[in-house]
Amino acid sequence: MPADPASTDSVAPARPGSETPNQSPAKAPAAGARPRRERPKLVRTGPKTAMMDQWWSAKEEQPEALLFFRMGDFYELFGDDAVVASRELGITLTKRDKGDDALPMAGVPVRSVEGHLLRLVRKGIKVAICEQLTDPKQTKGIVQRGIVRVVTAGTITEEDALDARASNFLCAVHFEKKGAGLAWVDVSTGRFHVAEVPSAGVPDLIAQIDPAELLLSSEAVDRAPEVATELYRTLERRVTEREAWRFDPGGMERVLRQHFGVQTFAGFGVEDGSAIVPAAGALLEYLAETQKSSCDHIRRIEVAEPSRHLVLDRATRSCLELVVTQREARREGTVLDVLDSTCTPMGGRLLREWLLEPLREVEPIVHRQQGVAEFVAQPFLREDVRELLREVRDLERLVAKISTGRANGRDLLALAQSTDLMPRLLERLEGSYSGILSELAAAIDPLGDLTQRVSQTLVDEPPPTIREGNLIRAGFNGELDELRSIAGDGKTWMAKFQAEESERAGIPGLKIGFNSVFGYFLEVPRGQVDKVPENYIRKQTIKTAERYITPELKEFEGKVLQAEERSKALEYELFGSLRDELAGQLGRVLDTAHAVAAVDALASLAQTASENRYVAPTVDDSGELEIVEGRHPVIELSASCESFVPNDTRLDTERRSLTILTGPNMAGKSTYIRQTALIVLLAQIGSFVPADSARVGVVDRIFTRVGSGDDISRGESTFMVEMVEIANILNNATRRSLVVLDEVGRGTSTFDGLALAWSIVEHIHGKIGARTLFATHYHQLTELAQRLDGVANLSVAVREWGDEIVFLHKIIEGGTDRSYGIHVARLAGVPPEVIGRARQILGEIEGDAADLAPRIAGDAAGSRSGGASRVADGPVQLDLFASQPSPVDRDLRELDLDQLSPIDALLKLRELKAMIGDG
Ligand SMILES: Nc1ncnc2c1ncn2[C@@H]1O[C@H](COP(=O)(O)OP(=O)(O)OP(=O)(O)O)[C@@H](O)[C@H]1O
Repeated sequence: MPADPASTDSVAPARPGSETPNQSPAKAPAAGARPRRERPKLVRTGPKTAMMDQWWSAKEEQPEALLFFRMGDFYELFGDDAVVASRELGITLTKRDKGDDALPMAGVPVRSVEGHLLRLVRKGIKVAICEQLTDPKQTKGIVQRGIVRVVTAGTITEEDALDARASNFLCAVHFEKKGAGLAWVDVSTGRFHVAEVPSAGVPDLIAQIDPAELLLSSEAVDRAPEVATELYRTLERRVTEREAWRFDPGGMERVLRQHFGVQTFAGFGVEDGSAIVPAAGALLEYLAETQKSSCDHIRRIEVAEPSRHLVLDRATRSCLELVVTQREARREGTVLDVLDSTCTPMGGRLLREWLLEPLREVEPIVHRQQGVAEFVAQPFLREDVRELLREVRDLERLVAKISTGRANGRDLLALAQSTDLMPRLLERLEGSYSGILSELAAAIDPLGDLTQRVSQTLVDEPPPTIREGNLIRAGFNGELDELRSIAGDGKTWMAKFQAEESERAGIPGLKIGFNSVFGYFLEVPRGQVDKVPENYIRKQTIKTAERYITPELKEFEGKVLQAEERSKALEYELFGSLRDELAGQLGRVLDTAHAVAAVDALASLAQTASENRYVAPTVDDSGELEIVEGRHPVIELSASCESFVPNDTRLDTERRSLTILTGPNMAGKSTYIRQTALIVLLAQIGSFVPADSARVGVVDRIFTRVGSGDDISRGESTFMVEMVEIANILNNATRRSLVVLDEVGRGTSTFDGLALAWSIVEHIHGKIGARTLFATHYHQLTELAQRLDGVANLSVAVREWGDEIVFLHKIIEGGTDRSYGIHVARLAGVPPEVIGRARQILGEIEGDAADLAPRIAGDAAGSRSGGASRVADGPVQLDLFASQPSPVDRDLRELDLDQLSPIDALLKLRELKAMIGDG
């Protein structure tokens, strides 16, 4: 580590009794608890030195952040910060100084800081970057330092830390009586969205946005207790709590007006006084506070209309494994993984967005689908377009870099190389017949002026730095050419001077060299120093030679160095004005980038459709869902599936709204119901679907409750989670929804589970009317089909060979009257004696349970005639073994009290007590 001018300082900012600010990322409070984080109190302790004064000042500015304090090639952390960093990053903790002043210290090299930042912010830990603001070489005394940026999960822009194919959203929510305002931005691209929704709709929208960081006012828990608590619970460390005044409507309105330079937000489609305004303002304020640089790339407000999108709650997204797998949280094996063959990062991000926000209205769905259809029908057009797109760089993130002043020559060149492709892309799209492709073509700007401006200005291979020259093309600027020629001529002059001096003095080994201490010098080998002319001034002795300067050499050196310095400065200036000029045109680039992303996403859907034999579904407003030979898009491609068995689905709000699917474990029930949900979802993003044909009457929400989601990590019982999700479905599903339920009630006792499942089916059928697939082990539920109109039974075909069963994965009409759990247990290797005993027990209890369904059904029918559709409160026996009378019961029943003497009665009582193990 290079020595800082003050590196000899010894300091000990130990904070006895003080809080440890950095170890307190937002924690999920217990349900109902009011989350609170105290602002850490700092007490300056330890020796006072200039450098530690700087450290303390920076720390006081950002007490909640880990302070990365720049010292040469390292960021150093001190005190508690060092302890936290060492624990979280696994870096070595050392000590600065000894004895009482010993101070924990840890450091990370500047060149590998990105990975460390990402690891910290993902854990909800903020990092403040404190840079050296003056050049240590040119500074007498201590270098100046200051915080240049605060990095959080939602504001990180380091390229290596971000997934190129996913947006990284920072989100803010503001609750008011009338509803909630949300604003979310991807700082790396500048896309800024807002929405206003009823408070209860916030969790679903947040699940859709999936923010890396959420800003919540400290008052949120008072204003919307349930929703805010739910947000703290689900987002945990991603929540950053902010003081309530930072969401003050008046102040935030001013912030917004100032940023967007408008008097009213009506032009953006946001009403003045809307709950959106405080949320959006708070978001911009947070950016200003953390970024400390221009946020000019945020130029537009995009108003999201959740009501125009199909709602997917957190559980549904997770069950359907849309963008991450449930078990390993990976992208491989997800629907997105199958669907995404986009060529640009922007296209990848947009496709992901489409998948998480399917549409709800027929017209825009069909509009998109027509674009996919055109690319499917025209494979050559598709390939030509995709070939061009493969060369297009991430225009959105380049734009953000340019407008925030972070772009270098390579970035500008990447921009120009991408914009250079636009005329050719336009040419390809020119004759498009679908509405959407024609519109997108119209939105693409050829941007020829920008391409030309950059390529005329910059060299073909600019360096990564912008202050060291070699950026600007020769011939672009007369003054620069002149300065360069002086510097270049200087080199020729020196070569000539070296030859002349060597000859004049008769020293063949004379050479010109350069060092940073005294600049250019003449070096004479030790053996020839006696020939050195009188005008040489000796500067340095080294082992093999002596070094000299001459007035003539120094005079020329001045000119050359000056020209070099001046030319570097001029290049920097010219580069800066190019960057500013481009920054003024970035709106055009962004519009084009959005259109290019959409073309890419449509072509990608077409590519997947062609490769995997998808068809265009008919999408309409009917209440029908008819899929012929549907397939699961992911499982059909998985290596473990030898040949996928396609299956039909038929649901219809009027005549067949609910289907009960029974069948053994492992038969393919979950696969079938998920595939149905996915086909609907794909149809509603405008995609083709994996089936021979499909007709999809649009749905407003898809609800799934599939399998026992593993929420143990969140400290809740699986059954509780299941019931919370069921409650959500029963409270929010409508007649237009699609409900997909698997094994509801599995997490509790058999009869509890069966009773709940039965009652849930009745409720969905009688009160909601949503198209529903209900997969279950409780074959007793098949009874419902006989009793309720519009309920049908399906089962998964199984072939039995003696004791063996073969799964055919074929869904057939009709229910099954038995389950195969014991067979599956045998297949799984459960020991034969356990299997044998289980068979015996099953034989004994099956008889007792046989009349269960008619009993529940009978009772339910009775209660229905009374108006309600529910399971009996009364006589249904809830314990599986209770129907077997106990020996005590039996003895008591057989006792004839008339024949019993008092002494016999006492003896019998003793006997009965002994039977129950008492006395
Ligand atoms: N239609 C199909 N064609 C081919 N293989 C299938 C099909 N459906 C399912 N499978 C295979 O069978 C396996 C089990 O399927 P799935 O998990 O859907 O069964 P399940 O009936 O829901 O079982 P459980 O009740 O135990 O959860 C899957 O992993 C898949 O490999």
